[in-house]
Amino acid sequence: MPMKSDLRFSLPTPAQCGEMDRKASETIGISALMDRAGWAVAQAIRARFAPCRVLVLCGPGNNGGDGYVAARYLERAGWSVQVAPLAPPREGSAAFGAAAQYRGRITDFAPENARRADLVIDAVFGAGLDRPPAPEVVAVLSAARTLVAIDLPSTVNGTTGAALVEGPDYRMSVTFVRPKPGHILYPGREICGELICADIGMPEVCLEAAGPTIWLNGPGLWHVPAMSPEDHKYRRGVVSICAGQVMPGATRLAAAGARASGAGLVRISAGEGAAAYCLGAPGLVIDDGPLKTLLEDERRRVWLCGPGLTEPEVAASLPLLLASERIVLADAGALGWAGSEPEKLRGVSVITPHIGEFTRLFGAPGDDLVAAAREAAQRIGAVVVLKGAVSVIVSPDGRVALNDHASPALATAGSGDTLAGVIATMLAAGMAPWEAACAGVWLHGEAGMRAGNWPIVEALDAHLGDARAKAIALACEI
Ligand SMILES: NC(=O)C1=CN([C@@H]2O[C@H](COP(=O)(O)OP(=O)(O)OC[C@H]3O[C@@H](n4cnc5c(N)ncnc54)[C@H](O)[C@@H]3O)[C@@H](O)[C@H]2O)[C@H](O)CC1
Ligand SMILES: [K+]
Repeated sequence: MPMKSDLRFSLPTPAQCGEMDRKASETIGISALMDRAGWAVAQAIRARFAPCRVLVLCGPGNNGGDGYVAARYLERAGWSVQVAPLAPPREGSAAFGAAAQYRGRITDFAPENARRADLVIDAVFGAGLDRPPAPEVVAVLSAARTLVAIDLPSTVNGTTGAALVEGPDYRMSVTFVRPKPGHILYPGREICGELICADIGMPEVCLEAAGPTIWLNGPGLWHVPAMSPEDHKYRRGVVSICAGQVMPGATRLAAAGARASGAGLVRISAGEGAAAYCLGAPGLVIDDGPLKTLLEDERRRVWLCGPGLTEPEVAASLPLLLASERIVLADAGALGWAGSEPEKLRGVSVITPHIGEFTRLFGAPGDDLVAAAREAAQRIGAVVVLKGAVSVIVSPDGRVALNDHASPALATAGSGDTLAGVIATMLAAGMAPWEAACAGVWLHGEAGMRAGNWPIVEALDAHLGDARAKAIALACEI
């Protein structure tokens, strides 16, 4: 499990935020937090907009309470402010207190008022959103010229990032303590606009009590081994790759990715197809012997099976690897071989499907990628890396990392083969499967960001070493 120090990477769900708030009400008190939250919203707005006519749309819960506070601070700063309540806060609640402290202008919750304002603040629903907002609410939000959300847009599910209804895009969202998964996952990420996360002094024990299980991927959440004077190739780790005869390119890309990210030795198990690989990179070792014999070498613990393999080639290799209890990363052809029977993959350590491969294996994931990937990981007892613009990396024990450290530059053929090679190197370096997968995805993303405009997939390799060095340096700083 990530440790207490990893709370800085946590992405608490709205339900966990409820738990956090309950814990906070026993210590610091919700009113104090609400005051800081509303103040942070007012500050973020003052830093980005010139004084203008603001309308604050306030719902009945604490999100609305934050809105009343923001209205009060903006008015105090000399801005022209009106509040439009959707419904009054419950008597005695912190939001009720915040509403009472706001003594400025009140107007109707109506589209024409939103249209007249220069800036509309959405404090209708936040973490408490539990069903699609009514069409009247969406009509008022949609009438705004410029929208800022407090915590979350009132149309976005904070757990999944799904849009509960079709609604407007926001210029900015100001959240508190930590971002929520819905701020990171699409389409929520896009709807939110610029994301600001304000520190409102939430005691760490409250965040800990919330028990987050979703993390933002980054160095510090995991540690990649650094170079050491005692290194030798077996200590750095051996990556073995099952190669096919039909599509050698995929295998070669995976091998290059594994080498460029720091594997001590990469060997290609090519059988009768060895000739196709022998004239490739000179640093590669090509084996033409039978897999069964190669598996007698105990130093060859980590195997990559799938890139460039046909289904018969997978059938001839994967069951043998599993029977010999190797650490196996299954990708591409290996996922196709399993078809719609993912149990055939039981025993592998990591699978790396894109959404199409995931759907063939487990069925369509629907709106909740995290829940679908969690179920899949539990079903086969392996780490699932669901690849996408935001990749979801799930351990069978329920830990989830969301990776937004990536670039559209990675959306090119062969990029997945490179990624598989990088993750295999992390496994060969001795990292546990979830950590290895998280690290591999981050390094691959970093290489994509460094590779400039429209890189070909081979260009990623030149940046993987620097990406690894950066991950090591960042993890030390944290
Ligand atoms: N976590 C923090 O650091 C702090 C967060 N704060 C803010 O508190 C809100 C969450 O407040 P909560 O009262 O739990 O929920 P909401 O205000 O989002 O709404 C609850 C209210 O609305 C009803 N409801 C939900 N969905 C709908 C709908 N579609 N239609 C009608 N009614 C709906 C629901 O039943 C409740 O009655 C968080 O977002 C932050 O902004 C605090 O300020 C303290 C610190
Ligand atoms: K909101």
